[in-house]
Amino acid sequence: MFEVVLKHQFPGFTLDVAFNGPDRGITALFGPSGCGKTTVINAIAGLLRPEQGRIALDGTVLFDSEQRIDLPMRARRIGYVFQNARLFDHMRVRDNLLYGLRRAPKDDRRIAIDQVIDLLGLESLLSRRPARLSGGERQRVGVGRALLAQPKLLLMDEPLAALDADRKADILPYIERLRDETGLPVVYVSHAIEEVARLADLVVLMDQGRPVMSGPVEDVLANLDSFAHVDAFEGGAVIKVRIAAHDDAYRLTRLAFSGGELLIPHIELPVGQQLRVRIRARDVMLALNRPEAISALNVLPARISAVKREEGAHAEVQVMVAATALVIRMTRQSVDRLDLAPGKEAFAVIKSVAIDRRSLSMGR
Ligand SMILES: Nc1ncnc2c1ncn2[C@@H]1O[C@H](COP(=O)(O)OP(=O)(O)OP(=O)(O)O)[C@@H](O)[C@H]1O
Repeated sequence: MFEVVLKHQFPGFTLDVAFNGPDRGITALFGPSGCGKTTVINAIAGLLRPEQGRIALDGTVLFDSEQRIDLPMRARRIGYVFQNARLFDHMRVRDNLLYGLRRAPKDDRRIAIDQVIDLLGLESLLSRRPARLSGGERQRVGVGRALLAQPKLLLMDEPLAALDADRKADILPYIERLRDETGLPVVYVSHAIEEVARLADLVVLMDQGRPVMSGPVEDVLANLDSFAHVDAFEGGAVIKVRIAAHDDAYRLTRLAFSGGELLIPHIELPVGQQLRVRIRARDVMLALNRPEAISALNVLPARISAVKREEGAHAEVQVMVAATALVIRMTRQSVDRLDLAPGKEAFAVIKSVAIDRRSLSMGR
């Protein structure tokens, strides 16, 4: 487990955060630009000395302002992956990786170089120089080098921000594998909700230097109050599902979740596979009566659990489909016209084609 309590002031900006993270899995520090995410991980890494606070990892105190403990960066055993991988351009990929390994203590090497090469798909890149790598490949090498230094915690600061959409899509599955296979705790900084929805186990949502909400990713993203702090157009629920069946005639896949089933266009994965699915709030409709002649394949009985009107045109409605929360973005006019309020029964309608490969991620 790790523990972070920080207070720090820059001119015009006050940081005041406290959160804990688990032994394994990804904790996302999520929030708009300038909310203080990078300052938090710089303090964890030892790049910034906070005015007050305490940082502990795995029972070791890295920083404690009262006890005057401030371990130097190297002694903290923390890996840091920056937005742009800072590789040594004169060294081939293999030597960049070995540089990471040489920094690791000899008596504590849990991740072997072959494992890292396999995990990040680096085999074909080993003899290349960084100048001949794509942005996504550079990032994978940077992650590999950080892992080989055998960190007890990995910090990733917007590692995909410099990549275009296709390169992002290429690299996300590697980060999912890292999360599921290394058992390493990761603090992942991002302002992009799609990355957080795919990768995070826990989310600390920050705004103006303070955490405004934290908890499991499903809870935070389905909480209507989170919409005020993120790109509401991309906001929505994340639900955990299992592949129940494939329909070969219509090339569809049936996903089971606690509370129902979801039909989506066919995905090439075996029955039983666990996935998480992001269902954007703008892709869901609400009907008060069960719609019969409608093209959408997913009509889920739901009960309204919360309604939040915004000041402008929009409103968000949270519904429960059995135990699973979904979020629906609609106009404020529709909320009034349908007289939507907590407790009311309704049907959530989701087009199958609104869910594509980018809405799905592997694992927990
Ligand atoms: N060394 C510094 N001196 C003065 N102000 C700073 C310093 N570092 C950061 N700040 C200020 O602190 C605030 C938080 O910055 P920080 O980089 O932590 O935010 P962020 O959430 O990571 O943003 P982004 O996503 O844009 O990187 C900003 O207002 C920034 O201008």
